[in-house]
Amino acid sequence: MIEAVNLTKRFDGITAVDHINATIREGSVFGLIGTNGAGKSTFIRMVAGVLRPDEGSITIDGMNVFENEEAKRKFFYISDDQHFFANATPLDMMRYYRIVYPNFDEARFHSLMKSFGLNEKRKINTFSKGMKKQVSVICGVCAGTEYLFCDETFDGLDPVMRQAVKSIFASDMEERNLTPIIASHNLRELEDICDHVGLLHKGGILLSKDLDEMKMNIHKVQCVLREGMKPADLQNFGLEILKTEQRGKLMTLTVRGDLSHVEFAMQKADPIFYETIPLSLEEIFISETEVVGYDVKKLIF
Ligand SMILES: Nc1ncnc2c1ncn2[C@@H]1O[C@H](COP(=O)(O)OP(=O)(O)OP(=O)(O)O)[C@@H](O)[C@H]1O
Repeated sequence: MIEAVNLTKRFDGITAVDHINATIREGSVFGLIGTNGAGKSTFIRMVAGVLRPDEGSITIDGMNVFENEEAKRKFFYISDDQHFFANATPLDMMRYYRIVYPNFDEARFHSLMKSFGLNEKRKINTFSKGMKKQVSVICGVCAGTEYLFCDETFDGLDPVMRQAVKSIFASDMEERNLTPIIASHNLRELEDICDHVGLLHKGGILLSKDLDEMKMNIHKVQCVLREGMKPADLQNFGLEILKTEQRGKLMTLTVRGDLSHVEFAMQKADPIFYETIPLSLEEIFISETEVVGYDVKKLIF
């Protein structure tokens, strides 16, 4: 488990990360989203022990990370601006990581390099941006660590590669309980892979929730109400309405509550027509953050 308590980092008067409290459980995918400059990289760099927090603490499985080799062997960090040794080939990097990470899976490294069509003997500085990302991801998953920190890792990967990387993560999660932590400014990118999402804004966590919990507790209802009935009347049947949109007679309501509760209330209201539709992660975030007074569209899209 990774635990941040009051984690804070300042740079020359800028509070990049502001008293963050977060818990990241093993075996799930934690997505960290937020606009440019929200503090995602600074947070991950503290989790990875690259930066020392100014206040608060960050622990991995109970161990402080900064200058702690034992804690650092528990994760692989793919930074936004990836570092490779000068003139190194993927094979050189693999030989280095094999020493650092005792569980490094060399056979898998060769096999993945081949299936990604990458030449392991070519200098990495001659690779494209996306190819460099692929090398980092391959080294990251082969390192055999419990945690994998990815800072904008999907950026620069083409759609086929993104899918390939997502499925590798999924199989590693199933087979060896890998915990990926993925920072991105793109909510859509994380939708199909994350179990838990933390929304970072101006250095603080605005919202941190399990996706399943979010999805089960919020729904969209499209309906045509009977003559004379208004959406507000539905509240008398126990419906908690977060948002109402109307096009002609068709209403689209965003409502809170579990599905059976919503269905029960709608049946009691007896509209001419209704159907419940699941919300996308984007729509859920818009609704959840509007409730706490933010216009999330300005924050992440
Ligand atoms: N080394 C540094 N020195 C000074 N300021 C810094 C440093 N690193 C980050 N910052 C500042 O901290 C804030 C958060 O930056 P950070 O890189 O963590 O954001 P981010 O959410 O990862 O953004 P992006 O999506 O653009 O990568 C920004 O205001 C940035 O200018």
